[in-house]
Amino acid sequence: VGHCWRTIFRSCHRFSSNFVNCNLATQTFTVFLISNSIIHLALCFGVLYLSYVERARQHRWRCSDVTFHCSDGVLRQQWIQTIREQLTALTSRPKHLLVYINPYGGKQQGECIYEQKVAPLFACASISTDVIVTEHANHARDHLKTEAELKKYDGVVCVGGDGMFSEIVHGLVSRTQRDNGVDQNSPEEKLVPCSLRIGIIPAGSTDCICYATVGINDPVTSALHVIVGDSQPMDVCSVHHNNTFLRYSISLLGYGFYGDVLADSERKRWMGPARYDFSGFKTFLTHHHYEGAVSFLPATDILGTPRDKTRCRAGYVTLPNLCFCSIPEYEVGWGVVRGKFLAINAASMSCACPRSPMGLSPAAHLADGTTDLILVRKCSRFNFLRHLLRHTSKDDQFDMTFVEVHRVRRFRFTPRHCQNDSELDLRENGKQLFSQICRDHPACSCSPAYSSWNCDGEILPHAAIEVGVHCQLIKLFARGIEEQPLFEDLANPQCAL
Ligand SMILES: Nc1ncnc2c1ncn2[C@@H]1O[C@H](COP(=O)(O)OP(=O)(O)OP(=O)(O)O)[C@@H](O)[C@H]1O
Ligand SMILES: CCCCCCCCCCCCC/C=C/[C@@H](O)[C@H](CO)NC(=O)CCCCC
Ligand SMILES: [Ca+2]
Repeated sequence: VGHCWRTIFRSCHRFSSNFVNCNLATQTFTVFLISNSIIHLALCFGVLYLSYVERARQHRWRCSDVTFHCSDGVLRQQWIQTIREQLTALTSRPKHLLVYINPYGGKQQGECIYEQKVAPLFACASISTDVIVTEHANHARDHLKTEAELKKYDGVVCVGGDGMFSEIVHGLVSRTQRDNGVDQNSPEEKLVPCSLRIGIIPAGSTDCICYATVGINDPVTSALHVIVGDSQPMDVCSVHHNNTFLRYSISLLGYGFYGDVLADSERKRWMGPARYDFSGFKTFLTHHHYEGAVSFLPATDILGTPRDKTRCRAGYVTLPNLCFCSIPEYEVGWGVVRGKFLAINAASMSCACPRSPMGLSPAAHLADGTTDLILVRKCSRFNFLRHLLRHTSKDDQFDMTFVEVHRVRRFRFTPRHCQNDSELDLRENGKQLFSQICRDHPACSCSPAYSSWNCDGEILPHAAIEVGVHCQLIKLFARGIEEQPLFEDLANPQCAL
């Protein structure tokens, strides 16, 4: 038992090894240890075939096979029976999944990725699926909200990017609230957590939710996390304007820089994932700032700050009842910051992705009921570039005089030219007016009055918003980023799943 499952698999290719000679209790215990990594078991002409999960480099998981031979029929039956019993006891594993594929996400490879890499693994693990290839935007959201027979399933899987995941979250959260009589339009309402877990097979442009919960955007790895039945709770922010629900956010709410990048990049979807690099560079050159007031309720009763050197890793747990999930009746303790901002970002999780491997807020937690509010005040282009480049390195992006960061439970933003009901008209007129002025004075450095909010890659229609964090509202088929073992250590006992 002092070996890990991988070593046992390797050393037990014949049942006559020392391991098989030890008593049945020890065998059972060892099979218990290794069973979580087994995804398939087959017996053919006395030969036992096992498929199991193996760790590889950079948080990747892979499926491997091993064959056992045993001439002793009684011993063979004991093995098979024990493994089957252990697999049956793993009740967290899904048996029936609802799968949505976005054929147009990222490089438009969603269907191909699912058919070639994921479906064979689900079949191998005896998971049955109902697959829907979406026909239009919000198809998955609306199907989940109104039609899907959710009782039939143990989870929902989406094949796509952050936008597709966001559709699934909106569908599931809205359905759960409706089924429980909760009004989403009230910012004070405590939302009911969703019972179905969500799996993400990455096939998008940023894949930040997948990257920050698994450590890599790799379809096979994500499929294996679904198969072994992992569970990772996650916070969800609700966004309201004038007591009207707008959207949920799981990763980034960004006004100013990230809002402008998104608004520009949406017109260039034909460029695929490269649209973000193009629009990012263009937006950096325009260097617009936006005036307004940010008020926020700091999270005072927590361990940790956004400037910590520690990272959110697998196994980090916050009890949901320690989080204040609904708005307090009185607003003692709110802070306010007024000024001109290049960017206002709220990162409810690290937002790590291939473009920014540490993320916008490297120390943010997935499920602690808080969001990291990052305020980047107006500064020179050179300083802003220094700040942005730190998103791509290990240097502290908050260690700059024009950047401040607060870990908060709620916040509000009010643009300087306060909005009213005709805000949208004003914004449109304002944009036209400013673009006219800027065309007339190409050298002028004026900024438009409003930016847009980038809400997980979707543009919000209002600039004035109110945001609250709902602790652990959803669960993913993931386990958080695991500490990276050295490759040569992968066969050690702590590497057992
Ligand atoms: N069949 C479809 N046709 C057109 N749009 C769709 C379809 N299905 C889903 N969508 C929409 O496509 C948008 C983008 O999808 P997705 O998130 O999968 O890819 P992405 O934007 O390239 O990646 P990322 O969000 O990671 O940057 C989503 O907002 C989703 O609502
Ligand atoms: C001038 C050089 C600047 C270099 C700076 C690079 C910094 C990259 C940080 C990327 C952070 C992504 C946060 C995730 C946001 C997602 O919810 C969203 C939907 O997928 N993606 C974007 O909005 C896409 C946002 C892409 C922005 C580039
Ligand atoms: Ca969080």
